Amino acid sequence: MKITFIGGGNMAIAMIGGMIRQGFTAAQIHVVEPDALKREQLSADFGVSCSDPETALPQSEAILFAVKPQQLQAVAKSLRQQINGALVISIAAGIRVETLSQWLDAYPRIVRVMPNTPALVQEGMSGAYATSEVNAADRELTGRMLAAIGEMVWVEKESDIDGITAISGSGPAYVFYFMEALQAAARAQGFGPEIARKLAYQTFAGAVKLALQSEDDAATLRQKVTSKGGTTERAINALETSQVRTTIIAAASAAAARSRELGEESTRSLEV
Ligand SMILES: NC(=O)C1=CN([C@@H]2O[C@H](COP(=O)(O)OP(=O)(O)OC[C@H]3O[C@@H](n4cnc5c(N)ncnc54)[C@H](O)[C@@H]3O)[C@@H](O)[C@H]2O)C=CC1
Ligand SMILES: O=C(O)[C@@H]1CCC=N1
Repeated sequence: MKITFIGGGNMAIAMIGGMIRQGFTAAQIHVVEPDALKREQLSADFGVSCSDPETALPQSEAILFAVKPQQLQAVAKSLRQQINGALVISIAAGIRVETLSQWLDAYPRIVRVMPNTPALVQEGMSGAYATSEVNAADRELTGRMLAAIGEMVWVEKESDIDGITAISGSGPAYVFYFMEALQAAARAQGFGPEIARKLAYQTFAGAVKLALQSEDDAATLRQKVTSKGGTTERAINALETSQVRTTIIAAASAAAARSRELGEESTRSLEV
């Protein structure tokens, strides 16, 4: 079995790294990437074969598009003669199956996936959508690949992928943002960078591990930290006063809206 990645950037690296750690062999993965330095790095890190976009694609069971949404139309059109019956998987934010299908001359076997970068350490969260034209074997291949890099869910409605993009696709960035803020808070308390990092990172790791292993939901776990009249209560009150919870919900909503907008922008090219 061979999977060819079109684009060897951040998300492809995370997926390939996770797949290799989970038992996919380097011989099963090929990457098409125009940047020679990235090609060298991918071969050195994971042993996978790489080629530039001018070279013909190897025969593959699956072709996974991992280029920017704005690049996908040109890249897909340039490769449409070389799909050769492979399952096409796209991870491009916003781009709808129907749009990509048209760029590939009405190609039917397409799965739209939204992964995230913790795939690199096999802790990814992916959502996948397939039309009824995608058969059980293609779903099985997609599921096997995504299960190798973390958890995955299938969604029935393609529009749910915009929501998944807003929560788990972009979500690691929200978490890193909070980690940056907690480190900055530690620095503000007078700790040096190393201790500030350790305090923030281990607090996240510990809280997440506890939440995953606990019967309690997150709100209950939070209440267990929060003593009446104590320190946490003061901090949570400050977060609520600043509407941090509402802001996080609004931020995710903005991300989902951007995903839908990327979809709309790409369909305009079909109208001309
Ligand atoms: N970074 C993330 O956390 C996530 C990204 N995505 C999606 O993954 C896709 C890639 O995103 P990133 O990896 O972050 O971007 P990136 O910019 O790191 O990677 C894109 C790669 O495509 C390459 N490329 C450009 N033209 C090409 C061509 N003609 N043929 C082959 N490769 C070409 C670029 O050199 C670059 O290495 C996007 O569509 C994005 O929406 C989806 C989920 C999460
Ligand atoms: O920011 C983006 O558009 C991509 C999609 C989800 C994460 N990164």
